[in-house]
Amino acid sequence: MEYVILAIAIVVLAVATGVFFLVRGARGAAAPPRPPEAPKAPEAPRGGTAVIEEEEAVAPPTRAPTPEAPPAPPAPPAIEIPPPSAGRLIRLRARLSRSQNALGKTLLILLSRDTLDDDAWDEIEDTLVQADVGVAPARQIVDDLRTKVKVYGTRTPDEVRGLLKDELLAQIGKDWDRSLRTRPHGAQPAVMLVVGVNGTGKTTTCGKLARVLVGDGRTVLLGAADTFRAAAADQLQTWGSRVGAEVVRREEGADPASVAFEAVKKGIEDRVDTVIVDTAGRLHTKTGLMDELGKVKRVVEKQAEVDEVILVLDATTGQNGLRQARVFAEVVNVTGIALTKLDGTAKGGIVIAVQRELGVPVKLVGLGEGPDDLAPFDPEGFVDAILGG
Ligand SMILES: Nc1nc2c(ncn2[C@@H]2O[C@H](COP(=O)(O)OP(=O)(O)OP(=O)(O)O)[C@@H](O)[C@H]2O)c(=O)[nH]1
Repeated sequence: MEYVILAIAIVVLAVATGVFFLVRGARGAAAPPRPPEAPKAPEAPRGGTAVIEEEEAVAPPTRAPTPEAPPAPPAPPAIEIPPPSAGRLIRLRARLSRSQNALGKTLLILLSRDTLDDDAWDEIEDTLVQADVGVAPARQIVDDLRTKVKVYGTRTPDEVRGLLKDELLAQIGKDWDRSLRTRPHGAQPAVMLVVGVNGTGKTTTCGKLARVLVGDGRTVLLGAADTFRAAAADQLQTWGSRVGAEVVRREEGADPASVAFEAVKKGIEDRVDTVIVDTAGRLHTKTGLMDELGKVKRVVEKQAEVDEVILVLDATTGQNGLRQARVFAEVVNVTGIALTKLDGTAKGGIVIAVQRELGVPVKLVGLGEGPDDLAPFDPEGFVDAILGG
């Protein structure tokens, strides 16, 4: 009996011991020893998003703070490829028609009258003079038309249009060489000086001209020799950077001749096709202008021939513009005229007057403020736009 009691006691003790260890083991698996306390996460910056804060809280203690990525460099401006110059006047014809239509219509109506008496011819002459054709050319046109009308006798609308077209073309001149010399010769670039009074659209024309040439496949360098106005150089820089043409410029007030010299020198070194030099056009005194432009030209000619001197004239300024043109022509040997703002005037007759005045052809016409609103001048397209045909 004693053995039985002892055996039961041993079994009870064994069971109790087993239960004790079992319970302890289960507790240990549920709660492992605590790891050493992690250092406090750095405070999130003010305004940081919740996502950033959460990420920082779970970050391993040894992780170094991520350095801020440097800002990406600004993307270089895309280089534009302007359209070629061929056919531009035709494309911009609507602008010309809009501004010059009144002239063409009035002349056609007057010439189509049943009877063309002296009063009618006077009216035709007045219309031409008002369109800035100039007094002498207007008289010449009327005299020629009078003779032809007498010879023809009858006048159908087509005949009238044909007569007027022939006469205007004869006055504008179909045989002038209106091409621009922009091709390099030998190891030298073609050099163009752009001259004219400030405000006529000179700097804009340099920029547009660079686009015309780039559109025609040439490489161009611009010289900002209008150092009188810092904004002119900035303007030129903007035009140049759009088509990938480098600009040589100096500080405001620098010697224009030295800027022109540097521009041509760089043009030779870089082997560009054409260097376009924008010049200052202050007309305070003729001597001052002569000194400045004369010096620019002389200095450029130490390195390269000047192929073109383009005079920029604002078509809306009429007789005043012609007076300015005369002064420039006396100072430099102008080889071509760029007539700007023809889109803003009904006085297209200035083409005839200015060519007659200077004995130099209009080579370019400005027909708007858009970057590609400069066109090589084409007499036939111009007259067709005037007459609406
Ligand atoms: N409507 C029209 N505006 C033009 C034309 N050509 C130039 N302009 C405008 O005429 C204004 C004067 O042009 P600029 O090129 O700054 O004149 P600028 O002669 O160079 O004057 P400076 O820079 O002071 O020498 C600008 O607002 C041009 O956009 C054109 O053919 N048609």
